[in-house]
Amino acid sequence: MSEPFRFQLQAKDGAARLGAITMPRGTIRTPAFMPVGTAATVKTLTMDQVRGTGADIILGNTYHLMLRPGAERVARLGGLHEFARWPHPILTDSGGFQVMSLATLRKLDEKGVTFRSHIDGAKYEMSPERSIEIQGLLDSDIQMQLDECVALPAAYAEVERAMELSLRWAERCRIAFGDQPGRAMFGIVQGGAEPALRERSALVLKAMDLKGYAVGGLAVGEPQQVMLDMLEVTCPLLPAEKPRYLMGVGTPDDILKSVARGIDMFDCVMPTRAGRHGLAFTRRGRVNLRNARHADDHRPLDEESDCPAARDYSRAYLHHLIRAQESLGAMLLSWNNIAYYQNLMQGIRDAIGSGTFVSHAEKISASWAQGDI
Ligand SMILES: Nc1nc2c(CCNCC3CCCCC3)c3[nH]c(NCCc4ccccc4)nc3cc2c(=O)[nH]1
Repeated sequence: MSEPFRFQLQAKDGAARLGAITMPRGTIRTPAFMPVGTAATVKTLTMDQVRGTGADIILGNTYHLMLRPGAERVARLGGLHEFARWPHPILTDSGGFQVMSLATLRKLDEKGVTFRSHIDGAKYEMSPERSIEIQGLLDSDIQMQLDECVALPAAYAEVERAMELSLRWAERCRIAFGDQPGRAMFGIVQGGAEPALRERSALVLKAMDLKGYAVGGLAVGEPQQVMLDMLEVTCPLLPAEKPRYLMGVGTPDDILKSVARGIDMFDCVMPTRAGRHGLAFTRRGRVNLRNARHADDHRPLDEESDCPAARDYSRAYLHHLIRAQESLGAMLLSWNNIAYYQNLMQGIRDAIGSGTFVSHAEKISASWAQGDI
């Protein structure tokens, strides 16, 4: 087999990049949006629906799966791809970010994070080594280092401490991961909104010669412009021939502006979470289907969409389902939203390939601002 993990840069348009990551389980076209699977499911959708929207890769959820059903059990059942019936690439986060946002009684020190499960209060310890072990048990194709992400705004000293700890953990994860052909481990650049700390984090991680690099520590409460400024500092310092993954981002507008600054991969709970709450993303902006103004609107969300959820159901019906709290409503809107995000990415990839990304981004943004949708 040719190199088991290969990132090919196919075109550039300014700092925007068109590429493809080839792995044994399939090829990931970049820029890519990775739907978030929580407990081995992209909530309310079947994997056939997810695949049908054009997704090449999904996120697995280390934190949730290690608590329930347990990483060793998933391994005994053949790994996450077999368990969830998703035979294509899966990326797993290390779990640290979720521990800090979901677990109770959590403690973080040089060794790692210790916490109590938000499900049954059981005590867990997650070291960098254990996080890599868990991701391996899940049979994850792209594994993330354990890191510490600091909410912003934060004091320089606090951001520096977390960034240096994350670098030490990156080295421990690199050693624990070892050499696993066909799999990859990505480092995560930290450094908050401090250019000097971003620079140090990026350069030390670059020297580790990892397969790919995430930009972490963003989309944690800072204004969009601060996030974009940190991308302009960080991306040029990362190896051009390796993929760049902006963690937890974001809205369609965040994605356009981050692709323009050199990001290749995204993940966000937004499309599925918003869908479950009745919010639909469309080419003409967002539609809140909880709103009574849709009660008699027989139009579909987007008659030109290739997604049945967008094309075949009236807004009146979707409004009814959401108001009646029918699970079909959550499913149809999650489906619409994931399809919208995948169509957004396909349009971005086509535009970079034809050197028209800037005008494409302007056209897309302008259509969101259209009048009554
Ligand atoms: N290691 C690590 N993960 C981060 C994540 C989690 C990415 N998604 C994981 C995924 C795994 C499967 C389950 C779901 C999560 C972030 N998410 C955000 N913002 C989200 C901002 C946001 C956006 C919309 C709604 C809520 C929150 N910033 C992030 C920074 C980091 C980071 O530095 N290190």
